[in-house]
Amino acid sequence: PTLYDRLGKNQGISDIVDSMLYDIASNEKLIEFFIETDLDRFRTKLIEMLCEVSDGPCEYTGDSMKQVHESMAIDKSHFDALVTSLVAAMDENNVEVGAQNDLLARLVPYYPEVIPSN
Ligand code: HEM
Repeated sequence: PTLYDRLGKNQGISDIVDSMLYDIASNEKLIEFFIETDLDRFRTKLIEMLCEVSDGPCEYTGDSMKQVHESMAIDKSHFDALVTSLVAAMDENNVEVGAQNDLLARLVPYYPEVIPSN
């Protein structure tokens, strides 16, 4: 099975993203970044990206990670907070730990694009 299958396909990934959105809304460290965000768009684009990155049948149609995040002054603590939120969302949706770790490993390469390097 692909990682996409192990995450529960489109339904599983949508559920993970919805759990994350709930968590972000009540997370003091993260909410400030999303105050002006179109959450419908964010939800759709993040589902697409997680589907593509896990070898699912999707193509990401959003903006480049660098473009989207570079003006936000995101630091390591914000990145870690989002990862914590993602792990909690995967736990909540009964994703096995192996699949959780595989997804996290595939997101690591985005780190330099999301954190401004100066
Ligand atoms: C691996 C790490 C990350 C990935 C894969 C990721 C992915 C994405 C994606 C796919 C979008 C939608 C882009 C679009 O609308 O075209 C987005 C937007 C956004 N991301 Fe991230 N992100 C990451 C890290 C972070 C972090 C650490 C923060 C802040 C704590 C953050 C804050 C945001 C915000 C606020 C938006 C919405 C921007 C807007 O309002 O237009 N992201 N991200």
